[in-house]
Amino acid sequence: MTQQISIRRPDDWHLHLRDGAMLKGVLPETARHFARAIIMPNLVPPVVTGADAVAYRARIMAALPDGMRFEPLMTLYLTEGTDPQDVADAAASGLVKAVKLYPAGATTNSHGGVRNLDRVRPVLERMAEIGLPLCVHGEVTTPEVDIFDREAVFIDTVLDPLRRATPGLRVVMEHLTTAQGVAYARSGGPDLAATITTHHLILNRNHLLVGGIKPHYYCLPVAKREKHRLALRDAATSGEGRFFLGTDSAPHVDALKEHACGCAGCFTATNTMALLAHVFEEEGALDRLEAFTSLNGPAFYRLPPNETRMTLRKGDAATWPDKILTEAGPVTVFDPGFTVHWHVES
Ligand SMILES: NC(=O)N[C@@H](CC(=O)O)C(=O)O
Ligand SMILES: [Zn+2]
Ligand SMILES: [Zn+2]
Repeated sequence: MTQQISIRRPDDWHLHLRDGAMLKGVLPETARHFARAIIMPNLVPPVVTGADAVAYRARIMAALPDGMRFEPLMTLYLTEGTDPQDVADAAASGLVKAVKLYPAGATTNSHGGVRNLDRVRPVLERMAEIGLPLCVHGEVTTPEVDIFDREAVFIDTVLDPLRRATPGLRVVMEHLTTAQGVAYARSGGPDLAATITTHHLILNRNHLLVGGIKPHYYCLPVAKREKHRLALRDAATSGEGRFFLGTDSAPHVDALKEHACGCAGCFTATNTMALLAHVFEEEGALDRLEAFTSLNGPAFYRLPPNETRMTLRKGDAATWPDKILTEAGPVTVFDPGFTVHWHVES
């Protein structure tokens, strides 16, 4: 029996494209399937000002192969020196769609992030006024807090107080990894949403650690217990508008993943849509895939959904390259560890 579904073309609401040779190598992997993506600003140096975002957007468009269409939705990296007026101007021009909060030291290239939230209060208040979303990497960095508890502790000690102190601030909890994150997202009103990655619907911490450490499954926030993976599956396939896809596809060259101190990030741009069709079919929720990948995100970001469509077809075992060979070096494509039968029709 052939099975196929047609959905509006998807968007990726959390994506790392990097810069230079890496950007050139990975951009087609996203642009092949996704119409738009929220582009994370954690470059070295980070994308902090509106002018930085203008220049980065131009580099992305210059790296796009002829004949491919893709719209980068730019973000600014929040620092304790961010100027509220610069943020407001960048949003008013239509260029910038969100500001990203990295607690200092929480993840890749976050050392320039925020240490003291009081220092960014004027920016957050301005964002609440103009309705510009704050995308949050939700982990505390306190050394005493166990890495598997960092998201849950962040919600209680940072995110909830922050939201109470800034009424009207629109927040996206990025890359949820816990049942506590799912519950907190559900407790909010229309100003609270959350992205969920493809890999966190597939991995628990056993996949990362049992039978030998799997560096290509190491990402932040780190994969949690099975019960959390199941809570994420329930949320993603629920159809609830507050949950949408942010792949957090985060390329690092193999030499830095397969390393004594390996970088965090899973590269899923290439096969995300096939993997999601597999996951949603397993959950009996293929009819809700479109909400997760193509409808809920634009609704939260107050953008129209895409008019063009994508067909996914079930057939022979799907294949994809093991690695994307960029001029910066090879990048391993996420291997789910099971056979997938879904294909994106070209
Ligand atoms: N998710 C990751 O493991 N890594 C991301 C950063 C991030 O999204 O936290 C990266 O930029 O490499
Ligand atoms: Zn993050
Ligand atoms: Zn990310």
